[in-house]
Amino acid sequence: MQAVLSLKKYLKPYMVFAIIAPVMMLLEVAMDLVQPTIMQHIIDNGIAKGDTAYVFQMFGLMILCAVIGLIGGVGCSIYASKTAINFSADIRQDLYETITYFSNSNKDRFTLGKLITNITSDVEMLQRALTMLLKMFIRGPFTFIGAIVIVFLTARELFPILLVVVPILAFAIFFFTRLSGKLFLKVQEAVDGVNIRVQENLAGIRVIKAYNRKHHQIQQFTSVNENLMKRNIHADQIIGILMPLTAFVVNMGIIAALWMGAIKVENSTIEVGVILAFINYLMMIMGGLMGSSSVLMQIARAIPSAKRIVAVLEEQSEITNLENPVLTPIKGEVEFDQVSFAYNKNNEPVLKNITFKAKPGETIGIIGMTGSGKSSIINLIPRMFDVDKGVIRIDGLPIKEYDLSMLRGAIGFTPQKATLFSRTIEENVRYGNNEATMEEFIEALEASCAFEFVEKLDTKEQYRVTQGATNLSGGQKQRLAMARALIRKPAILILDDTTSAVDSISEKRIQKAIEENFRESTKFIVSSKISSLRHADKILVLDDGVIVGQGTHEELLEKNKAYQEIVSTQLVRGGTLHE
Ligand SMILES: Nc1ncnc2c1ncn2[C@@H]1O[C@H](COP(=O)(O)OP(=O)(O)OP(=O)(O)O)[C@@H](O)[C@H]1O
Repeated sequence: MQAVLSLKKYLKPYMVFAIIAPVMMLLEVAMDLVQPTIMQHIIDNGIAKGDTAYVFQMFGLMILCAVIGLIGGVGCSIYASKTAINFSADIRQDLYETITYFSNSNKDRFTLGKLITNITSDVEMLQRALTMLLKMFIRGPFTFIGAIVIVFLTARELFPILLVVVPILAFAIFFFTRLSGKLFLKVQEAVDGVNIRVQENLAGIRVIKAYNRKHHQIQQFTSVNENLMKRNIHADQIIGILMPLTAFVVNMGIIAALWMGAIKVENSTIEVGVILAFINYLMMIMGGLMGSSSVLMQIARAIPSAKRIVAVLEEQSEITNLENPVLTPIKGEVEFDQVSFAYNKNNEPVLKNITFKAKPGETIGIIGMTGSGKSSIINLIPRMFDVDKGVIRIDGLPIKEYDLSMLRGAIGFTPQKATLFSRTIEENVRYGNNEATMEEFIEALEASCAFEFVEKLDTKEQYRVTQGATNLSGGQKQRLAMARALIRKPAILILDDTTSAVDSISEKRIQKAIEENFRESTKFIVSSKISSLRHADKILVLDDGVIVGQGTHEELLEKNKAYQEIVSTQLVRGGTLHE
């Protein structure tokens, strides 16, 4: 419940709507309640006494009540929807913004599938609960209480029937509501399972096809889908039992009313209209109880969603700015001083005592076995993660002291997996620098050897990249991702194995273009190929998270065993390096 209450601030801007909706509903309920009594008067004072004028007069009154009730009902629906739609849109927006600021560890903790469920179906669930609440929290209890009071005042002879019927109805509805609340919680968990499976399968569709695992994936989906179906059926069955049960109890009440009523009409202690009005009120009591129970049920279903939403909204990004961050422009001197880092703080660090220095304009190559920690080192520079021990300095200042946007703005980062968005090529490249001129845009394409293939596309730079960039080759993706980093003209350029899918001739041209155009940038180049790094000013040789050698290609070749071993594996016949 705490979770639900902490979301009330999202309701504040729409408080006026949220008040108007139930007030309008009150109007509808009042009109509904008064109508059986009018009907009773039409029967007993009009029809029974042959007073046609009275009948028409009351009939007019009844129509007026119905129209006012209709206005109340429609008004309530409009304002309840307005409140709930705006409320949920604001939560969705905040969730999206919160997730955007998440650090990588925050994202890893929540998982992508759950975050998507959060932003879609959890918010939807809250929206439905709020709409229902605004419509029904007045309607249910007021109809229920109002009908009981009116029966007490106008048909006291039949009131004992209510004393029997109402507790039975209330108990049955309360019992089934509680039960179905629990069952719907299980339905929600099953929806999670389906969402996660769909998301994972669609993202990995190519691997699934390549490994011919379609059948296996379909089986897995069938299993989560069947689980959802069974839980849905189970929850619906409970509602299915409730309806006939309450109808049975109400029908018993009606029979009792007709029976007792008939005797009393014979004794002239009651009139026919009173019996008919009583039957109407009995139906209203059942409707009121059912309405209240469906609000409770919807709230019970929304509480787990609210909890999950609040957990995301309250998650603090682990990587934040200091109170007065440094805004001095970055020149590009990077120093790692005894840096250690672990992704999982209970496990062994993946980087241990990393120490090196890069001067502005230098090229630093990083080489090592798979999993030795190369990407981890460069991920620490734009603060994708924060170090556990030691310090990273840029231009002599710890990176934590810099304004985060400014720090990242000074870095051109191309991660190992080239990620492009479903936009045009130009928009994708300009993502690195929206202010770049057309000349700078072309320069970046040329430096990354992307220009030649973009020129050949029918719509050139306006070519639309599909979701997941499936309409580009691996090498083309890498070139565009590099162009996006280069267009920034960054003080620090980081290329994480970005030429693995690029042919060796293009790779050499890229290296040359970067050397010529980015003389002042400090360049970090991660690669498993010596040929990509041999001209670097300094090469760091990593082994299991430790720097086991650093120096130029020649220095390392002369005295570093680990480097010599890597070189020997990449020599082709004749003693030259494999390009
Ligand atoms: N997000 C993460 N969460 C937990 N562990 C991680 C994460 N990323 C990497 N690791 C682990 O950290 C270690 C170093 O990984 P890293 O990606 O830095 O290696 P690498 O040298 O770049 O490897 P490769 O050449 O295969 O890209 C590995 O053992 C890896 O399993």
